[in-house]
Amino acid sequence: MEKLPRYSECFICGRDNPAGTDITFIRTEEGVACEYLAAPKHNGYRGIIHGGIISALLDECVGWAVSLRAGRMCVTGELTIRFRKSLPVSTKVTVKGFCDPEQKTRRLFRGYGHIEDEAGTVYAKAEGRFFPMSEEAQKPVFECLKMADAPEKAVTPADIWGEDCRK
Ligand SMILES: CCCCCCCCCCCC(=O)SCCNC(=O)CCNC(=O)[C@H](O)C(C)(C)COP(=O)(O)OP(=O)(O)OC[C@H]1O[C@@H](n2cnc3c(N)ncnc32)[C@H](O)[C@@H]1OP(=O)(O)O
Repeated sequence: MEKLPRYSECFICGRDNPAGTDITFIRTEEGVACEYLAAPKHNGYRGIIHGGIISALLDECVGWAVSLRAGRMCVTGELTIRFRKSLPVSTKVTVKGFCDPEQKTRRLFRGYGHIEDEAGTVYAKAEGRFFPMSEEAQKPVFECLKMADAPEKAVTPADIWGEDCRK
């Protein structure tokens, strides 16, 4: 399974954001996934991870899944989260994101995801609508993206989507 690129300042995937979650996403057969060890610095109430952190993890994981399908980086237009169970600090969880295979238009992509622990307990579910950036608008993203295992190495659209990626 291939590691996806990272953006150093990003709250979720940035290796240089000390307040963030320091996540590496991987491309899976079904979509995108990452592991997250629930950290005390992400508390809302004591001992429980803040809902905003849970939302941000799902936003980026599902955002990556739809971006891989769309052939462009996408922005989130709408995101609905269902918080099913409080996520205690120190719990190791997996975040999974998917793109809806039934896409009716290339203008808007629907995606969904969830957060689960090793026992299969689901803490939160997400669904959302995502909009592909224009080629021009995504250029600054690629000025900041770096390979996960080589932080000095720049990333091109072809590294993510292949040579046949959408123009
Ligand atoms: C960095 C490294 C890692 C990269 C990792 C990659 C994953 C990144 C994950 C993080 C993503 C983020 O958080 S991004 C940050 C948060 N999001 C944003 O900043 C986006 C801000 N919003 C916008 O830019 C805009 O509102 C857009 C692009 C969403 C839509 O604007 P627009 O293009 O002008 O759309 P518009 O013409 O008004 O509408 C077109 C059609 O879409 C519908 N529509 C419009 N907006 C919405 C909406 N929010 N939700 C549902 N539907 C909508 C309209 O009803 C219409 O339907 P009809 O009438 O045609 O039927």
